[in-house]
Amino acid sequence: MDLSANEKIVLKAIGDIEMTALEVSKATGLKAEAVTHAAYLLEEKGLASVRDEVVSEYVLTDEGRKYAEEGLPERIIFNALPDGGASLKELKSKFPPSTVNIAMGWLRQKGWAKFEKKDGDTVLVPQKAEKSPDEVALSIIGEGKPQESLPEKTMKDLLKRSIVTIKEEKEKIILITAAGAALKEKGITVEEELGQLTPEMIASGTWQGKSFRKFDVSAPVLNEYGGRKHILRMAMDKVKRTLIEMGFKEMEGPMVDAEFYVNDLLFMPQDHPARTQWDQFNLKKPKYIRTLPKDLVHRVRDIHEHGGDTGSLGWNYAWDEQIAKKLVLRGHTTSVTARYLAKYNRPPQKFFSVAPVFRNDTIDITHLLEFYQIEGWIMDEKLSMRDLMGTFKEFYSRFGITNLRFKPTYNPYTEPSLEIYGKHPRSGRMIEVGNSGMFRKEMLAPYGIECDVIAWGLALERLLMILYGYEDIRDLHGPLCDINFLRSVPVIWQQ
Ligand SMILES: N[C@@H](Cc1ccccc1)C(=O)O
Repeated sequence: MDLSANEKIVLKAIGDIEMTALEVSKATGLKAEAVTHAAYLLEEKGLASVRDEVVSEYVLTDEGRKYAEEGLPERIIFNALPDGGASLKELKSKFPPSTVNIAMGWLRQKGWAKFEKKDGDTVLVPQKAEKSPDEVALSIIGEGKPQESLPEKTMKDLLKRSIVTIKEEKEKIILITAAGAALKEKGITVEEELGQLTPEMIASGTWQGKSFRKFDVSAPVLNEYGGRKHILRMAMDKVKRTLIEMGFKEMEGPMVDAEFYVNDLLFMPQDHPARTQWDQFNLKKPKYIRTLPKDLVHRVRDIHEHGGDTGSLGWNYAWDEQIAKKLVLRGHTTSVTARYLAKYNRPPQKFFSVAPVFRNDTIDITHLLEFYQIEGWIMDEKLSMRDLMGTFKEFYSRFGITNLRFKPTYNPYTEPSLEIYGKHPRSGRMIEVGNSGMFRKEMLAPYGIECDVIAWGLALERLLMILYGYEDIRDLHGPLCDINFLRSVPVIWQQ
């Protein structure tokens, strides 16, 4: 029978007494995986049998490890008792209350101390305290000695005290068969097998006459995972490339920004519900931005208070610059748009960003406190809602999404406004993927912009959800992402 060197080594090591793969590994010096692999090959040939068994053993908890080193609390307190005893008060001044409290019950139960009442306090008088069974058990487990002799009652107490837990592990149990034993009886010689053929061996010819280890290329091996891009990052790259292909330029802006850019420039009144702590995250330190551009501040105040010279009535209240200076985690990247409009205020312009935004939302399958927004805007002499819808159609079609729906909505800074919906492939539900509109004249006037600007904010995670059928945003973003999913997600887009 043709056996590999490892099979021979394992066969020589096993016998009538069951051995675990780990024990065989220790006895032979082979790695545990190599032992298991060889044992299965022997099993196929009828020379050995392999079965799984759950083996349980006691292990120390963190607390147990501490006690194994320093002694049980009752031992620590006992050792500290002078012959004449010590009062609880004294003990509590020397030891952490938890140590004293735990020790009390056990000192009494083990009979290591007598409790006497004296002057309204309890005095602990030491008695005899030989090494108790739980202390013996603790050192046996701590030193990794065989556990067969551990008494059941003691272990129950230690489990109850959370000093030990039971660890269960699957083990491979390997046993020789009659055929295996017969073969072993005849004698097995393990010749040296070479694992590698080197250039030197070929050059010198020393490979001749040597035997080489056979490789089973279909044998299961451990998976090795290298670093790779997160699915969100891959999707972000693809979105950026798509928008660049569509003629947009990328904008960049701060994640922490003044409310002026996040809200005021967007014609959001200062008492708007979205501007409360229930929706946005305020910064504690620093609380305010140092300066705002004076001319813009002046014009925004005018617009908010009475509409400036736009013909609008404005919001009709006293605008407060201090509120506008408050720093927040941006709730949308329209703050970046607000910054860019100041500089790029003559048509034509096309800009985008794909960046994180933060909202004090309630977390559920479609909401997180943080997500990536695909922001964009187009400025031109004459634009309409058709241009807006056409842009979405074009953008999403590049991802194979063609079943978009639009719904009128309201934003303080756009009129008309549109919500965009896409169909979730699994649930069939239409889920909102973004919000958009044409910027109002009240928003554009402070910049001196007189032409049209269409703009939008889309959610990157929602795009992925309808693209691939993910049902929970937490599968894609954040600490609940399954590491195995992240490792195995196909590379979606080549660079
Ligand atoms: N800021 C909006 C999206 C939007 C951007 C620009 C115009 C209109 C809407 C949001 O976060 O939902």
